[in-house]
Amino acid sequence: MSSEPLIGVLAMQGAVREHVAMLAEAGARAVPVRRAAELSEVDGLVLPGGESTTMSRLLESFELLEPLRARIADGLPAFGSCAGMILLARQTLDGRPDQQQLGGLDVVVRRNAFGRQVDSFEADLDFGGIDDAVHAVFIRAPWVEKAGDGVEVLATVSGVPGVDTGTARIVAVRQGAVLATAFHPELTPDVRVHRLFVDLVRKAA
Ligand SMILES: NC(=O)CC[C@H](N)C(=O)O
Repeated sequence: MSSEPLIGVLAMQGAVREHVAMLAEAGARAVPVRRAAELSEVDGLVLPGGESTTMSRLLESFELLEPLRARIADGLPAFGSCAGMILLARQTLDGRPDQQQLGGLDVVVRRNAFGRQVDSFEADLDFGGIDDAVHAVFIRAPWVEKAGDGVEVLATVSGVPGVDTGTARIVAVRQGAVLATAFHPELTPDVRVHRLFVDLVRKAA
């Protein structure tokens, strides 16, 4: 692989263009991925936010679900934000019956976890491997309810008004070359989370 890895952005839904732009800024070549042939070319894949049940249905109709599961099982580096995190999880709580999981992350996530009280909020987070606080935008976000032994917790949030304010909730994790955030780094100008992912992709090569 050249020093500029080729990273796909799953282009079913969500902020595809924003992810492509941030990956380019973070030192990768970035392309949208809609077809299995495109998936087979990439060194890593970003799964954007959106609506996880819709995305899993679209994955089925684009015949990408099984190829994507297979590549992830085979060690493809992946970065899921929000709905992308939900898709990468082993299990989803409060999901819909037809919700598909791609696996890759040994976590149980709770969908729309911050609840009806708060749809969207922003917070400054300490983030493992990144020096200064990351400003995080949450939109109907999940949290990680349970993380397996092999999962590194990178960030938590607490004190969200209207939510059970005392408990620190896990909102960013890494397991090997699979990274996930409950928030949307592509919606701020801060490229550091994407750079972390590009580094994971380089190391996995
Ligand atoms: N911003 C998002 O990706 C929201 C995720 C959405 N609540 C879901 O369940 O998939």
